[in-house]
Amino acid sequence: MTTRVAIVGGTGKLGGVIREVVEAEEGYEVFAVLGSRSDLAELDGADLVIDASTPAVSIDVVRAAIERGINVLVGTSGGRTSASPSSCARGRCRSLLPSIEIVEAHRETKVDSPSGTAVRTAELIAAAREEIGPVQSPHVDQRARGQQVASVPIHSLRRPGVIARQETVLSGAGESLSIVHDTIDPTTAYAPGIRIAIAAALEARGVVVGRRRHQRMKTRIAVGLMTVLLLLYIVLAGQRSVVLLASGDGVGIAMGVALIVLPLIALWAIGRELWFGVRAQKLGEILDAEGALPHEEVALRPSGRATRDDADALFPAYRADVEQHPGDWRAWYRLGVAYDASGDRRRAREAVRTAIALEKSDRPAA
Ligand SMILES: NC(=O)C1=CN([C@@H]2O[C@H](COP(=O)(O)OP(=O)(O)OC[C@H]3O[C@@H](n4cnc5c(N)ncnc54)[C@H](O)[C@@H]3O)[C@@H](O)[C@H]2O)C=CC1
Ligand SMILES: O=C(O)C1=N[C@H](C(=O)O)C[C@H](O)C1
Repeated sequence: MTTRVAIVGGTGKLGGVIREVVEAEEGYEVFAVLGSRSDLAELDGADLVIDASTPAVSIDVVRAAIERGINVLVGTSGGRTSASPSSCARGRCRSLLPSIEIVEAHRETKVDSPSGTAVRTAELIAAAREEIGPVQSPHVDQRARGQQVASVPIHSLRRPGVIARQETVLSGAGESLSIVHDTIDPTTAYAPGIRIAIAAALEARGVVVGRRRHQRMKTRIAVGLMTVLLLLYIVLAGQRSVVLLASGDGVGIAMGVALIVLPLIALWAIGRELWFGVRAQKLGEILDAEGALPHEEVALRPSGRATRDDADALFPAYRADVEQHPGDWRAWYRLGVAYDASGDRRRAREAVRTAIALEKSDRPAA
């Protein structure tokens, strides 16, 4: 089946690159190209919408696609849904180099500042530094010191002749580290990412920023509903148990106690699971932002789990890491991910529980 792609902003620079990629990609066809004079009704009949327009228009494009039940991939920067690659998200250098600033340069006609890439980089830096606090940027009253995003100052230059350039400067006492990304040829630079994104966008459910998923809402609603129902049950069972406890009969009293104790145990177990889920997710996000999650390519079974051979091949390195650094929550978390990949949920949970406990004990007392 051919995927019919509608490109909003398809007459622009990025849109032109996207058109070339879609036309060349097997299984895809350019179904519609929308520009500033087009009507969003032209999206009707598309299987995938790609937005490469302007920040002012982007949100309407997303709404129009959602209303039609069409998945939408947003390349436009400057809105809350922008997703761009980052040049620096590693947490490893964070404590040694406490001052971090971003300098980005784009063409003079770019309408959004700071660039979406710079904003995303700042957010990822802040996420990676969560445990040690914001970067050193004490200037809150000097506009020339840049716009602070998640405490990271961003300086935007708009210059003729520049395509896209970002420098992330990390500085410490007597040293500095610069990470520079330059776009030299947009077509060759962006095409591989566009290919990955259009394939992922067709499969995506919910909102996905970059390659990370943000689909927790449904789970939260289900857990919230369960907790409300359980609380209701506890109130009703509590009333019943008061009657039984007051009956003076031995069996009645035992039933009254059970009626109130058992749901309380269930509530405690749900709370414990919820806490586990929240912390496991948080630690996973920290490692992801640091680029420190296991990244080996493994063959997957239809269930989405790694094949036994590939999963077994992963273990020695992660187990050895834990043996060498038994107090390092990151090593334990990675071992948990390796267990999970092999389908050993019990050991995966044990390892992640250890990681959560170690991370908690690492945190400075409030
Ligand atoms: N995520 C990434 O890695 C990248 C993102 N971008 C972003 O993509 C966006 C587009 O950039 P360029 O192609 O360089 O800009 P451009 O100015 O060349 O193209 C903008 C396009 O939007 C269209 N447009 C404007 N108003 C419209 C409306 N009301 N309805 C439909 N279409 C409308 C224009 O006709 C034009 O085709 C920018 O936000 C830019 O920052 C660009 C390159 C890479
Ligand atoms: O040309 C642009 O506009 C670009 N914008 C992106 C952003 O805002 O992050 C980055 C891209 O490399 C070029």
